[in-house]
Amino acid sequence: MALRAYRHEWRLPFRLARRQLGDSVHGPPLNDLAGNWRKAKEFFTKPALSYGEFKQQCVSLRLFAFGGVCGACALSLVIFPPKSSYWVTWGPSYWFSHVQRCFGSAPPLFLSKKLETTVSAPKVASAPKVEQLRSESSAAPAVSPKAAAVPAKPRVLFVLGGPGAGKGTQCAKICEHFPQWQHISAGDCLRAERQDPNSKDGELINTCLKEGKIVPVQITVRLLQKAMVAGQKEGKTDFLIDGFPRNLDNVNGWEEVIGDSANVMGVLFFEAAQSEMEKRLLGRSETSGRVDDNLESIRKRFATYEKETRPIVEKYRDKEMVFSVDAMQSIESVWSHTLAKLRQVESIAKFGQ
Ligand SMILES: Nc1ncnc2c1ncn2[C@@H]1O[C@H](COP(=O)(O)OP(=O)(O)OP(=O)(O)O)[C@@H](O)[C@H]1O
Ligand SMILES: Nc1ccn([C@H]2C[C@H](O)[C@@H](COP(=O)(O)O)O2)c(=O)n1
Repeated sequence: MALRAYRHEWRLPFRLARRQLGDSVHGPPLNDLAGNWRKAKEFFTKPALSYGEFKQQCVSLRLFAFGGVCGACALSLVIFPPKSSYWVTWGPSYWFSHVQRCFGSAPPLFLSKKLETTVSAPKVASAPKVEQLRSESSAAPAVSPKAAAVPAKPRVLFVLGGPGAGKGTQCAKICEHFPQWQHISAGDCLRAERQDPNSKDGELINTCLKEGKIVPVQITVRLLQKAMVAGQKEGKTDFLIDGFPRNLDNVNGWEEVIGDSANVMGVLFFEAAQSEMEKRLLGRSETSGRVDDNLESIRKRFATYEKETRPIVEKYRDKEMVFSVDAMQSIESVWSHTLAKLRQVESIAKFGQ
């Protein structure tokens, strides 16, 4: 007896739902879709003769209206996915690759062996601004048929964060693991240029470095352009532009000189507390030989960073282009966060921003 009562317990929700219709209504139960569909159609085709009948038509119609609205919302999320990086990482299209990864059969997100000559010279040359990029180089690389499959535009990820946040350290790890990436540090380019006795900009760069000030973009962007061209000749397709853009002048200079000839995928942003960054830089000063790794210059660099660079990060954040990494942890832990963010960048690039 008790068992029989228990067996019927699952019907309780349906009984409760039906009670709301009032005892006078004897329509199809909620799980009778065909019956409800008939009643829902009657809403449009048959005038109700009683309040009870009208209520039943509404209830049946509501069932399909609810299903339709939910289905349309789900479909629109698939057809027009939100651009948010959270959606890309946690949305249903990513569930499949999560599961695939568990079985080790997912295709690698990044290339795992060294690229051969992969620059598509004809495509690169056809874009006017890339022509500018190429004009910096003397000899064009030989083009193999395979090269035609590679996207013409170099992909760029700006890398920002306070002085000593660990940008260079993590960029080096990315390049170590993924051979299509090249690390180009704006600061390194400027330091190398300063050493060149033939450079007319050496003195100006030197003063800016010591004072923690930002060098005029005309100088910096030319050096970045030159480094990218050299990287392309070696088959690099993806560039980590470290320490750039540092201010509005940098942003505008990039737009003018590089503009559409490169695909900027976002900003990889390393976040750390000033006290930690100061400690790291003072540690680095023992071996780096950098003129700006001393307490006075470090503090000036922090001030410049807060005043000029942070607002730039916020600008990119407003455009949902910032991939933040908590840089306060150990190098290895920061690396695992960096990898996760790179995957997001890659997914967003794949599904189109
Ligand atoms: N997560 C970390 N934990 C502890 N030390 C770190 C970490 N990451 C980097 N470092 C050390 O901190 C110092 C600064 O790192 P790095 O040169 O990568 O910083 P950066 O952001 O590129 O600095 P800058 O902007 O001045 O070029 C280095 O000595 C590096 O070994
Ligand atoms: N876009 C840039 C990048 C760097 N500099 C100058 C000023 C910085 O203090 C210095 C060192 O840079 P880091 O190696 O710490 O990234 O280089 C600049 O003027 N403009």
